Amino acid sequence: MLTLSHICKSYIHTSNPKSSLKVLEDITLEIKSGDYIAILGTSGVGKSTLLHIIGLLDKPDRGSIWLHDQAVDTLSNKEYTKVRNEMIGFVFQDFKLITDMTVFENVEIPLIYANKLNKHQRRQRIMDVLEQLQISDKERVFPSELSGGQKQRVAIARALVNKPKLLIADEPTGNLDSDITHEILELLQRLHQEEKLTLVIVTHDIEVAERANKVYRLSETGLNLL
Ligand SMILES: Nc1ncnc2c1ncn2[C@@H]1O[C@H](COP(=O)(O)OP(=O)(O)OP(=O)(O)O)[C@@H](O)[C@H]1O
Repeated sequence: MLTLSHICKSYIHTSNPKSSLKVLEDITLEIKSGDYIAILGTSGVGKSTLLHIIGLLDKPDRGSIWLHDQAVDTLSNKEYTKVRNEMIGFVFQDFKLITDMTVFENVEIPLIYANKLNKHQRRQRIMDVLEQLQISDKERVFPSELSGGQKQRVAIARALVNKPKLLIADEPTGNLDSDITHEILELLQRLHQEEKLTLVIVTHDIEVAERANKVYRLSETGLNLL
């Protein structure tokens, strides 16, 4: 589905633009359709950087990314954004919900960007996904009135509303207590099994790693399959 080949990424220090911080070096990863991948690693090793590159949110300095058999750097900026919007859903540790929008409006955002469905069709799709995630009763509620687990369900609903093939999650259970973590992981597992959703999750959580079918550790020596 998506292959990263010999990826390198450095950041320029704003305080000293002449020096750079090498974060990823020669990373190769093949994500196959139907995979459930967990990526472990110590804090600051570059997991989020890697996830941003996998999710086409950021570009590597060197190396190539292949989507099926096409190198993504041959895509125009417009095509690149289209592929990302249609193919990939994102979930973050801090949910990233828009506070002055209701649950319904938050979930509607990717559909408005995709610009494929009319208002009536959008409503249908949003209610379907809210029902699937068992939060349809919160349709008109603002994020501040939701529990952490409910916020993450809304974030997952927003990530899924465009029916992506790949769901990328950066510490999705990092802000949740253990019961809610379990509930969210059950939900992701169900989506993986029933909807054939491909999952790539960065985590410190051993329960996530136990559920994945491939576990990688990112360290200074590279990305290694455990
Ligand atoms: N935009 C940026 N500009 C400069 N340095 C950055 C930037 N983003 C990340 N870094 C640095 O790159 C390194 C890797 O960061 P990254 O967030 O990818 O690590 P991580 O493994 O996800 O960490 P954590 O587990 O703590 O979230 C860190 O040293 C971080 O300070």
